[in-house]
Amino acid sequence: MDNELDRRLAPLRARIDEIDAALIDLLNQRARVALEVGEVKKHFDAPVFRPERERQVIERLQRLGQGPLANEHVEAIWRQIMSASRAIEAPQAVAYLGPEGTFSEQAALAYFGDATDRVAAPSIDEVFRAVESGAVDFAVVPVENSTEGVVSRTLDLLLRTTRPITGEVSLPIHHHLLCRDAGAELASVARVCAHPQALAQCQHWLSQHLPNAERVPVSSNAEGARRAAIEAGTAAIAGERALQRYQLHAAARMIQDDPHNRTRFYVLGGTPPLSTGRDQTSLILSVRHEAGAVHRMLAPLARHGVSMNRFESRPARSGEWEYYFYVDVAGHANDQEVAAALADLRRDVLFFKLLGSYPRAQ
Ligand SMILES: O=C(O)C(=O)C[C@]1(C(=O)O)C=C[C@@H](O)C=C1
Repeated sequence: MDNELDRRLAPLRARIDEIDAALIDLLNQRARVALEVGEVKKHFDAPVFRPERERQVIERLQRLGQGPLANEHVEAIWRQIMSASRAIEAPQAVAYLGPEGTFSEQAALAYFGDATDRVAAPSIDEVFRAVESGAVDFAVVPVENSTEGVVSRTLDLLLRTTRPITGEVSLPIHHHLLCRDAGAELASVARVCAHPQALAQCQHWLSQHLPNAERVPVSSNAEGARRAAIEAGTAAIAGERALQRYQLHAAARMIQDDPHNRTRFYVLGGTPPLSTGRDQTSLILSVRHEAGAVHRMLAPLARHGVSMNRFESRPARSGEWEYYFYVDVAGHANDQEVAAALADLRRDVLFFKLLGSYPRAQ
């Protein structure tokens, strides 16, 4: 049987080897061009990372592709290829909310690929500080989860940051129940360690399948995974990245109550990207606390036909009932109608901050 299998596989593998040889040659040709691009950019002091160009490259290839590679695989492959190009042009670093194995790290990987240095920071404040101080080139911060709502610390820090939002990542959040031993029975799980948000996102599953296990909130899912790796009877709730990092085994997969659970992240730092035709612009606004003010605040958007993708309010903490409004609109600040709407908005509101325009997450 094995001989027959080998006999059938051998010629197919020979073809794959041949194609790989051609690919490595082409990839190195591409990398040599990236080196030249790097030289030109250095001469003009131009940014290495150009997300709008990367979007163009990926979308063109998705149009050219005839399958069976799915669009998301084309994207993942070229994300890595261009990540390597960037590393060849000039090494870059990105800070994320650590420790290693968090969904923030997964988001940083998805956006920048493997070849960007990743720096784990202990808190969202430290992630912002790292990019503000220039210790890293970029930061990835969580903004909102489809089940749990906004990450208020991120919203508060966006108010003060001097760095632009230059990108967005929307990551499906798939939680697994992770244990130290392969084939562990659910009955052997005495406690489940995870970040309170992950415990909340899996509460129905836990009640159904582990009604007697203690639920232990910890500082991050990765911390839960670290404990599960060394403690008998302890399981963690975490994602694929933590599973790999802590060499755990999934006793159950996809245990989040909402199968469509996603978290959105912003990428901060770098140079504001140019318009791609599928962009989003993020703003913070504030108006006088009086009847009809919010309605009037948004009128310029309607007047110029700009649609709103998101609207969030946060207390201004001034002691009075004043609010900051976090607004995402469709389009780039340089697009004609958005530019006109922003000019009107800026004139009418008490406070206006343009956080950035960037390609929308796929
Ligand atoms: O076109 C550029 O500006 C490049 O640097 C090349 C390249 C690529 O590999 O295609 C690499 C990095 C940029 O973010 C965009 C594209």
